[in-house]
Amino acid sequence: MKAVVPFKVVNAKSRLATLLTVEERARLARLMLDDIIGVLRQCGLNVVLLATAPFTYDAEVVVSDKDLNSALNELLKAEVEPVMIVMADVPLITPDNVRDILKSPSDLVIAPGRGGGTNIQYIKDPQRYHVDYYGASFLDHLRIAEDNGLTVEVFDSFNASSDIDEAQDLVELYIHGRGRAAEYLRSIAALDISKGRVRVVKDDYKVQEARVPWKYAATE
Ligand SMILES: Nc1nc2c(ncn2[C@@H]2O[C@H](COP(=O)(O)OP(=O)(O)OP(=O)(O)O)[C@@H](O)[C@H]2O)c(=O)[nH]1
Ligand SMILES: C[C@H](OP(=O)(O)O)C(=O)O
Repeated sequence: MKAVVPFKVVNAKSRLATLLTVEERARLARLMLDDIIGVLRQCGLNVVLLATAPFTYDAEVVVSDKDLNSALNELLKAEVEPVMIVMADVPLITPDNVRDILKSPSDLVIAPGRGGGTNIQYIKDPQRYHVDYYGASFLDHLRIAEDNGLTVEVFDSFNASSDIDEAQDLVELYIHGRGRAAEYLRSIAALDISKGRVRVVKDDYKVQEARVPWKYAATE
């Protein structure tokens, strides 16, 4: 079965520019992609990378300069088998999460992202569905499923809901990440617990630092 992973090749994760340089963002985006693809492959899925520009990667790469929704819907139109769409910024997902999603009897499984977004969709019949990302896409996807008479399971998971859009989201990756993206983040940034909400900061800050116990952070 196919797992489609959309990936913005140039200027990925631009909202992280409040904390990370363009090189750091590119590296983090690439490592999150690697971690996610590794998980999908462990579950036996055939990964298709839907890239915005030519990109060399050890997977099937489809390049489309169309916007995210048009590119994905064009791809879905050509599919008759079930498809999973996984965003490239959900680095905490585990093989167990993916296997649980695959077990669902529903026509559509949606893993919401925080703030109204959609992180993962498992679409049993792509001919009866289309995607509409951006804005409160979770609600839009529920509506599209309802309009098409599809049964829906909302996948309730901390890992699957933790997408990395803004600097504050990096806290989850820093604390809970087990893959290479988390390892990289912990090598370039620190966890500041000095006041209020825990934050990920770069080392030029004066911080009261918290460390992740090595056993919890161990990469798989
Ligand atoms: N194929 C394709 N993928 C996209 C496009 N825009 C974003 N993506 C990917 O879709 C997923 C969700 O997008 P965002 O969370 O907005 O990620 P982003 O565009 O890298 O982040 P920002 O620049 O901060 O908006 C990520 O996996 C992106 O790499 C697009 O126009 N085409
Ligand atoms: C693509 C978009 O991602 P976000 O920027 O909300 O994580 C969405 O989930 O609709």
